[in-house]
Amino acid sequence: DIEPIVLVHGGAGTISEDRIPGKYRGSKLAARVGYLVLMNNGTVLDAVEEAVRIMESDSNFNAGYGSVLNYDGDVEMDASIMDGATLKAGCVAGVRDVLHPITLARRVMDKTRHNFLAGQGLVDFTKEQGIEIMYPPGQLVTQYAKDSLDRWKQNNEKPSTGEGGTVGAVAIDRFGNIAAATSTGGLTGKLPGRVGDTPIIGAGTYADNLIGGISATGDGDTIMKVSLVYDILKRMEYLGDDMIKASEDALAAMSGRLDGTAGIVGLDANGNVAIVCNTEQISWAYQRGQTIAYGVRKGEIIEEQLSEGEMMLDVWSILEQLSAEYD
Ligand SMILES: NC(=O)C[C@H](N)C(=O)O
Repeated sequence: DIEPIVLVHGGAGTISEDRIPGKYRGSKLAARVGYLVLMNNGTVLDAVEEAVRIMESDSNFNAGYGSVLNYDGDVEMDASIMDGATLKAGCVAGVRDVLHPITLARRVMDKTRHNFLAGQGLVDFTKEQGIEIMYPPGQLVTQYAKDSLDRWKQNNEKPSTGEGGTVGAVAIDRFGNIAAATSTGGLTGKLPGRVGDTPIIGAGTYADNLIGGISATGDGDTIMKVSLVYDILKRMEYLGDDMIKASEDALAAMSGRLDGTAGIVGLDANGNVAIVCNTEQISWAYQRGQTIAYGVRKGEIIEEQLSEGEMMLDVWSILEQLSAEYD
């Protein structure tokens, strides 16, 4: 039997000290909610979807509410989800005014015969599925994101990825089923219509029960040129490397040839954890059994042990807090 685990990330880049407590809190909560779903007969797909939804609701992350803004000051989001048992995938790009793009991606996977929807067809599909398109538009825009766009414009529009803040999750159950999911607002100041690595299978997200599952974050325009997460998984398959070595090598190869850095979180087919970045930092958390581990700073691993009762109660009380904050 494999030990189930839910592993999440909240973006890679340079995360300022004042943003770190929010990253800890949100990523821990996401891992714990995902784990709770898995322990209550949810599938690995349910676990990664719910974990990502938590971070999409949380303005500390660049996904859903609190997404970064494109050049015109609008939120445009990308997301994808993949099932490692069947290799089924769901992907969406350029999503506007939808709180949970990851759920839309899941619906594309479950309810259509395709992998990827975009444009007017995606808007029609969203309505058909009864998923709310918020009206009036612009409700996902936060003051923090507006200030970041202003700062970026004053700073001569350098293509800095800042703190990233993209979110993702990977889960494995005791049978070795793996799923991965990623959701993002992309990059501050991106051109309207720009699509990054996040919704592209093999670039930002991949899951295959036979090898492992990975979610990436970082400079998407670079990540997609090297199909980063697929490169990592194929290094493992063809070279027999473990996921940490494969990730370090793939990131070094990418950044050696191209401008841009990235980070990944992943689980191999045995549930071994990989958290690797060549950015300054990466926000991550996981729950395995009663252990919750998390970090942001380089090399940082904070571990907490949860009692069984605490494990449940605490999650629900934090969830209540979060929804109160959002209302
Ligand atoms: N913050 C991020 O990770 C951005 C995302 N990878 C993108 O390029 O769209």
